[in-house]
Amino acid sequence: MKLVLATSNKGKVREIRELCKAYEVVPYTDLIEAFEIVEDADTFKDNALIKARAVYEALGDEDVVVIADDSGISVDVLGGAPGIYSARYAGENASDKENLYKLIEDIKAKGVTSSPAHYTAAIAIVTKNKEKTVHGWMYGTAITEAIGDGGFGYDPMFIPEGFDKTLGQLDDDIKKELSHRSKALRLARVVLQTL
Ligand SMILES: O=c1[nH]c(=O)c2ncn([C@@H]3O[C@H](COP(=O)(O)OP(=O)(O)OP(=O)(O)O)[C@@H](O)[C@H]3O)c2[nH]1
Ligand SMILES: [Mg+2]
Repeated sequence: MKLVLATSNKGKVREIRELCKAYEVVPYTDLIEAFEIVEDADTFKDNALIKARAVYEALGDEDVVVIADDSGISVDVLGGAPGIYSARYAGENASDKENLYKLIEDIKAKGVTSSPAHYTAAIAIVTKNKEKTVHGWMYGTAITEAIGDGGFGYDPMFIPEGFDKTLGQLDDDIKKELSHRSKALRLARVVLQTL
């Protein structure tokens, strides 16, 4: 089965391909031109549905299976920010690096050098007659330093529970095993088997 990914984030495409090896995983931008999707819902779940539905409609092929991922990091000392705003924390077209350094500065401004934090991933699956969503979470600590260059986004400042290194330093296989995205995709694979 072919899965079309409703994302323009290369880090997500890489990880989802690794985690769904039984499927042919194709970013929608390989099939049609990229277009802007306004993610204006107030939950990860609803934003994932917005992206998956938009790409399903745009493809115009009723037999296609579309998957979208909406995800982000929530930091306790910041009251759960940036959460659903993680991609645009430092501004509308901010880079991963700009978002990362803003988060570090905002945690420092609270007078601490670390805080409990977690990642959330919502995955939406949209087909001709079904819409399903699943979630996954990864808990750990956000620190006020960026260490390592593995993963993407905020990974260099996130230490998963049970480890003493950031996701930027740890082997890709560790993130593959315990990430929010891998947990959500494990459930998504169960849903895919029922299609
Ligand atoms: O270090 C990270 N490791 C992760 O595993 C991870 N998962 C999500 N994020 C961050 O959360 C936002 C997602 O926003 P998002 O879901 O809107 O995606 P996006 O806008 O990048 O692409 P798209 O899928 O919407 O096209 C982005 O800032 C990501 O950097 C992560 N950061
Ligand atoms: Mg986005």
